[in-house]
Amino acid sequence: MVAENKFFESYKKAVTTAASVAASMMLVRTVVNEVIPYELRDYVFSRFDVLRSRLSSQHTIVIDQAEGYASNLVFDAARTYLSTRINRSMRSLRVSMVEEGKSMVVSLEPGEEMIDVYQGIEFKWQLISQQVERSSIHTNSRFSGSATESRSFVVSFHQKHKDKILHSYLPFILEQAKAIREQDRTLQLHMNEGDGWCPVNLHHPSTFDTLAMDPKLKAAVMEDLARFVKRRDYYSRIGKAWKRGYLLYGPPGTGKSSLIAAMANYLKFDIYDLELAEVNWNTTLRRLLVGMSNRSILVVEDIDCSVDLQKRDERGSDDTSPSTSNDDKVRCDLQLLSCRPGLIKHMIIHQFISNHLPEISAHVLQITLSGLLNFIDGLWSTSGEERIIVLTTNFKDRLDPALLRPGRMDMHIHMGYCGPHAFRVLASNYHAIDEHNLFADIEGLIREVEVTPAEVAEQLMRSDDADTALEGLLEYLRGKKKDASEAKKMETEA
Ligand SMILES: Nc1ncnc2c1ncn2[C@@H]1O[C@H](COP(=O)(O)OP(=O)(O)OP(=O)(O)O)[C@@H](O)[C@H]1O
Ligand SMILES: [Mg+2]
Repeated sequence: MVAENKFFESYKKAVTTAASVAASMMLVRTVVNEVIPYELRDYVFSRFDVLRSRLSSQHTIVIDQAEGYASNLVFDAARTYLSTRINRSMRSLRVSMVEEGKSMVVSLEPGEEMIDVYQGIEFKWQLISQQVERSSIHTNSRFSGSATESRSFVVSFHQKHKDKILHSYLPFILEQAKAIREQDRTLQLHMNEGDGWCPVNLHHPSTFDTLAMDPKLKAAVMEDLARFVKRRDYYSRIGKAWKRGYLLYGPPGTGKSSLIAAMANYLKFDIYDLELAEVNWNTTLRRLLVGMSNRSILVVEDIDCSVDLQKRDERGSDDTSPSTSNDDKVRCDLQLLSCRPGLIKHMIIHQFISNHLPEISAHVLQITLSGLLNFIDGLWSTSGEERIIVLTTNFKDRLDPALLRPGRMDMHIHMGYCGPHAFRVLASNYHAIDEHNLFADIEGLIREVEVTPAEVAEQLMRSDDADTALEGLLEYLRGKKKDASEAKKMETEA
C-alpha cells in the first residue's frame, strides 16, 4: 500500500511536471507567435523542438544547408535521398528540375514533416527555413543588410538509435544519394584529340531493351556486366586489375556500336572512343589512358585495321619487297576502311614507310594494338578501377591470335545477321507492335537471307504506318533473296 502510494505520488509529480512543461511550451509558443517575426518562427520552433527532445527520449540531429561558405554535403545528400522517399500524399511539396532531361526533384516544403523507416526504425524528418541577415555571414559583403534563406533538416529519433543514425543511417543516405545522382548523370562521350580527350554529352538511345540480339546472349552480357561491377573485393583479393574486356565482332550494321551504347547506358559509364589513327606515340597513348576516369568504357572500333598495322610492324625490317599481294592488301584495306579517313591516311603512310623505309618504320609508327593492350594491362593494374575495354571488328578471323587468347578479351560477342527474334524487337521498337499478319512471311524470308538489323531498321523507319513499313520490308527481303540466288547462280557458272 505504501509502495502503491509512493508510485502514485511520483506518477502525479511526473504528470504535473510534464503538464507544466507542456504548459510552459504552450506559453512559449504563444509568446513566440506574438513577438517573433513570421520568418523566424519556424527556426525558433525547431530549436524549441530540439530543446523539448532533450527533455524527452527523442533525440534530434540538425543538418544545416551550409557550413560557413561551403555547402553541407550531408544536407545535399539528404535532400536527394528524401526526394525518392517522399510520400506523394503529403499536403505540400516542392518540385524542381535543374536541367532539361534530368529527373524532377520533389522535396519537402519548409515546415513539412515526413517519416522514413530504415531497418525498422522510424526517423522523422522536418525541413525548417529561416531568414538570416547577410551581414551576419558576409560581414564585409556588399550584400550586407539583406536577408537570405537558410535551411536545415531536423531528424528526430529515439535516443537509443543515436549510434545507428551516425554510423549506419547517414552513411547509407550518402551512398544512396551518390547512386541516385549517378543514375541521373548525363553520360559523356570522350574522343581523343592530340594528347587529351574532348568530351561531348552522350545521348545515345540504345538500351538492352531496344537492342535486337539473341536473347540468351543478351542476358549473358547483362549478367556479366552486373557481376563485374559488383566485384571490387574479388578483383583486389585475386590481385588483378578491376577491368573487363569484350570483343564484339560481326558484319557492319549488326549493332556493335549500339551494344556499346547500351552497355554505357546500363552501367552509367562514360565512353572513351580511342581513334588509334590519331595517336602517334606511346607517350600520347599513355597520357590518354591515364587521363580516363574510373567507371568508363574504352572503345577501339575496327581493330582489324590496327592489327594489320601491327602485323606489318612485326614483319620487321627485312621485309623490303613491295609485292603485288601487298598492293592487293592495301586496296582491300582501303575498301574496308572507306568510312575511316583518319585510318586510311595512317595506313597509306604506314604502307609507304614499310615499303620504302623499312628500317625506320618501327620507330615512326609506334602504336600497335598489342602495345595498346600491354599498356592497358600495365597501367590499369596500378591505377584505375571499374574499367571496361571494348574492341570491335568486322573480321574476327583477321585478328592476331594473341589478341584472342584467353585473358586478353574476357568475352567474345558475336553480333550476327537479323533473326526472327531480333526482327520482332525491331518491329516493337519502331512500330510498337508484337503481332502482324505479315510477320510469318517476313520471318520466313529473314531465315533465308542475310540481312542486318540496320537494314531491317531502315526499312521499318520508312513509314510511320506499320502496314506500309512491313510491306516495304517484305519487298526488300524478296529483292535480297532474288539477288542472292542470282549471285549464287553466277558463281556456279563461273
Ligand atoms: N542489333 C541491333 N539492334 C537494334 N538496332 C540495331 C542493331 N543493329 C543495328 N541497328 C540499327 O542500325 C544502326 C547501325 O548499327 P550499329 O552502328 O550499331 O552497327 P555496327 O555493327 O556498329 O556497324 P559497323 O560495323 O559499321 O560499325 C543503329 O543505329 C541501329 O539503329
Ligand atoms: Mg560500329
